[in-house]
Amino acid sequence: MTSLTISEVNSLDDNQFETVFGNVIEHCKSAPVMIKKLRPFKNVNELCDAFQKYLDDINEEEKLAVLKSHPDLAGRLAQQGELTPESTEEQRSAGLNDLTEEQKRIMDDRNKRYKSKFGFPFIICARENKLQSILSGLQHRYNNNYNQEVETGINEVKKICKLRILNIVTE
Ligand SMILES: NC(=O)N[C@H]1NC(=O)NC1=O
Repeated sequence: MTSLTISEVNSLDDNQFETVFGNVIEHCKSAPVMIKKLRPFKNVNELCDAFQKYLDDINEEEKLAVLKSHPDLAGRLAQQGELTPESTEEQRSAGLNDLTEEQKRIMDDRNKRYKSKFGFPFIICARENKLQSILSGLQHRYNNNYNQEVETGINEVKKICKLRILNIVTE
């Protein structure tokens, strides 16, 4: 991905903006459609804040759709090489492409258990974690209630989003 300055971001045409920022929230094309209208941004932090505010302002149903659009960590899509490029890189950075069969089985069991309780996948910012913290997150967040996990999941999506934006836009 080429690096853009904030003034280049401000002068992208609408289609380019939607394409460039079309996966800073995984599979969420409607975010850049809204956010392009808020230009110009003074700096990358303002741009990040706009995406975070988008995530705060969407309704519960839309939040669930965002959560459900995320792939499992070290799950089926990862095994089949069908992750988005962003997610591939994030999962790789946490070492998830290099698990033993036993580690895969534990991850898989905990992901399934989590998803069957909450109805959406366990989401954590992989670039800020490693296997052990992901597995322990899967363990202890399972005990949270539904509303806590919707909130925690969206907060993790915000962290993922910010790091994805910082990969695109120079500070
Ligand atoms: N399930 C989940 O957390 N997925 C993600 N996390 C992350 O950092 N990238 C993802 O795709």
